[in-house]
Amino acid sequence: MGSRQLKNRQRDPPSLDEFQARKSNKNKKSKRSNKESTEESSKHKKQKKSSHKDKEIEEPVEEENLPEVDYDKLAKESKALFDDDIEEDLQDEFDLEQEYENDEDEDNNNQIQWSDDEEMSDNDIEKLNMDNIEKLSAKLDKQDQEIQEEAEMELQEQNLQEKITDVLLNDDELEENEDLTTTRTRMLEIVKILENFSTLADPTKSRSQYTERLLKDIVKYFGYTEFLAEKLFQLFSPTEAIEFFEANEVSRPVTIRTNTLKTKRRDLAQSLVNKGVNLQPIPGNWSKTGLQVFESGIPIGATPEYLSGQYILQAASSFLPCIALDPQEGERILDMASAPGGKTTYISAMMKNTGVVFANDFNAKRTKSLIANIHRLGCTNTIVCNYDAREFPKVIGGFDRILLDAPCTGTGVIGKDPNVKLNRTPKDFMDIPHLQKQLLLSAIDSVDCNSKTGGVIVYSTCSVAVEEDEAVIDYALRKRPNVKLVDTGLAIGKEAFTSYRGKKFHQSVSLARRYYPHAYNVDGFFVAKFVKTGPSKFDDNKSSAKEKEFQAQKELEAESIINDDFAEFDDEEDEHYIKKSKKEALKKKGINPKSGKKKEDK
Ligand SMILES: C[S@@+](CC[C@H](N)C(=O)[O-])C[C@H]1O[C@@H](n2cnc3c(N)ncnc32)[C@H](O)[C@@H]1O
Repeated sequence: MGSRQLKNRQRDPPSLDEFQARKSNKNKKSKRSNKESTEESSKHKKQKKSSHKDKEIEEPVEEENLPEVDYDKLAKESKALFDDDIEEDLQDEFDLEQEYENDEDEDNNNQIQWSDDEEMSDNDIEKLNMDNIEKLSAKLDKQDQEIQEEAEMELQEQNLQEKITDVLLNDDELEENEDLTTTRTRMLEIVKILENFSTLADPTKSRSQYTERLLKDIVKYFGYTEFLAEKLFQLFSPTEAIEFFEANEVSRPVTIRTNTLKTKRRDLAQSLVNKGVNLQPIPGNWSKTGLQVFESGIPIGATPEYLSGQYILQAASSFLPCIALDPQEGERILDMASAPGGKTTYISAMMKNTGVVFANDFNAKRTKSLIANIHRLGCTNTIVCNYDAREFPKVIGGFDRILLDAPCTGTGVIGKDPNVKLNRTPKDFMDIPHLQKQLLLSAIDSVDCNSKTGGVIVYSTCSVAVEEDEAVIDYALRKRPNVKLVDTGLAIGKEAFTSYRGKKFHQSVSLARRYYPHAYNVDGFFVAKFVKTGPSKFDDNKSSAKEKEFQAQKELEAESIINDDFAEFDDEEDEHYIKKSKKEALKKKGINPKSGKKKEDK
């Protein structure tokens, strides 16, 4: 209860009584009965005035020596003391006094309502003087505020509870054409709940119910297929997943790589700055050649420096596999899937145009831009070839180092190519890893394990899907025990997964590195580095790409897609599936799983 109510309760302050008593005496003394009505009117007005106004009139008057009073004049003067507003205020106050008179009993009964900790009788109230009114008023205001705050908190809790149940609306319960802000608010609300499930979740709802609603909202808000939204969501905590999806809505910064075959980074930066380009070294100090461009008044792909090959437009993430490959001068290197040549030209520059780089790509059209870049950047140690890379090592083997920057689904570069959100199908995530595995085995088989300087294979993708990353390198470790994973030597990056959704990978898979747009402001990327420790019978593999594909299909049938494609299953439940799929594979081949013999043998 506020001070306004308290003032209303304060009836007949002593000063007013006194004033009225004096005024009444004066009336008798004045014998001016014809002025009675004016007197009454004046009295009425004075009564309406608040106590401090009463005092104003009253103070100079000494009862003993009261002068004759002209009540008409007094009435006029006292009226003049109050402007219209004050009159109105007084009227309000008067009305409230009336209200108070009427409510007196009720209010007395309800006293406890406005003073919880301290009951106050009417007498107590009467004793209140002008000084303690303020104090009490402040105290009551404070209580009032506390009550309001409490009520507000209750309301908030209630709202939160409502929100918590609200967030689990079914599609048909959602408002038609719900705006994206509402969807986003709900997404963030669910993320909060999922991150703090035991305290925030509706106890009658399961985690999967919340996740299901969140995924539907992600699909709607960010525009992914349900399939891809779920696949990407599973990689992260709910909070990080939203950060990842958000980061994919934004382009990565424009970056260029200095071609050290032609210039130095500092010189290039100076000449571009002179042309009005705003730039700085790529943040993080992990690249000695990269520059990040903030703004440019000129087209950055058409400057004299660009045309003369002093730099190439290249995503920062694309530097990483070359740094991990660490090519040495004089080596023989294969870039298995190289078009349009961003990495080939970097490798060439790192080798200072010595040795030889075989720049291969299966797509003949793409080799045109590869050749153009090689020419523009002045790479003279490069040979372009156009094979299905699975043809290696039949075509040529014994390389010191091989880079396999594999064809992939592109889930790391959605910021650049939003089509990925809708175009990628579950089949892509089976077919592409299948190709990646074969390419990686070919790369391993084409490296010279006795290379004095190398014996290195770097595998990279611009995808964050585990099927294309950890599952592929784990497969290679199982198929080629003559390689091992080593540290990439990269200053940034997150450890790759050693287990994922119940599947276990080799412990050394953790040496590979993952990159995310939300974590490093670079494209989503994956880099793994192998060293070949010994020869294998496959090094002399003279099989063509087709023969290898045929062989791979046969192996898939025999081992079953599940077991072979996605790491090893290692618990009892999985064992059951392994046995079952092996039996099916044997049956397909006409072998009785129980006898281990072919049917026609019987
Ligand atoms: C990720 S891109 C390579 C980008 C390149 N490394 C660069 O930095 O500019 C993958 C390349 O693999 C090529 N490719 C796809 N299948 C291939 C195969 N079987 N053998 C060789 N190259 C293949 C594609 O044509 C594509 O140019």
